[in-house]
Amino acid sequence: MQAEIKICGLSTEESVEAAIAAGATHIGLVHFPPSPRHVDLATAGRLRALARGRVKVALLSVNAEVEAMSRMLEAVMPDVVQLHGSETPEWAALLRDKMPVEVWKALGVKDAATLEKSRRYEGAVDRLLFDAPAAALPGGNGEAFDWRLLAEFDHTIPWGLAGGLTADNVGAAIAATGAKLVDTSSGVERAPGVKDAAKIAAFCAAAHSA
Ligand SMILES: O=C(O)c1ccccc1NCC(=O)[C@H](O)[C@H](O)COP(=O)(O)O
Repeated sequence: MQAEIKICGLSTEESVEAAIAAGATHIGLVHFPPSPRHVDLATAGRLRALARGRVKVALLSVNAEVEAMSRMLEAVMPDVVQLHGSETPEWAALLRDKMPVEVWKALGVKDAATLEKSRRYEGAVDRLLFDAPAAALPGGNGEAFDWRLLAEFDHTIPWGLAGGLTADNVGAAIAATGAKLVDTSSGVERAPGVKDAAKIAAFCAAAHSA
């Protein structure tokens, strides 16, 4: 079965259309002002409307408080909220309980202990997204981590793989880890925050043929 594909950090209509045309299953909209991929809520709402019924939309946030989160969800009504900060299992579970969205938690994988600690999110989230550890940004840094850690781990929560994935390495990443969802951002850009339709197409083709 083909892996699901999330193209993250989209900010224009053209890039949304490119991801859909290439066969992505999910797109990600980053609402985090320090990021070069940040979209304001009006733009996120517009892109979400364009994608509705065609591809699932994840809204990314970093340590949003209750009021900010409510505003974001009301404005965008995403399918998924992706928590990309230090959000606790309790906060994730509350969101999942109260809001009509899937809740995903991104975790920066340093070592096997990170994966053991991820079990705290059992029952609290719909999916974990294993990514490289935070660097200049909490995510979207174009760095990979040691995929062997995922292959050796006994997963009990649905999960996806992110971090430094490109058309050139996504096949190997799927083969090494068995990932059922792969996520990329920098790997399909020509400059930070500027997506490249040809790279999106190449990434999706490589993931599909893995
Ligand atoms: O992409 C960002 O700028 C970003 C900012 C703040 C929080 C999360 C962010 N991105 C998260 C993603 O889901 C990325 O797709 C993921 O980290 C992989 O990024 P990359 O290594 O660049 O492919």
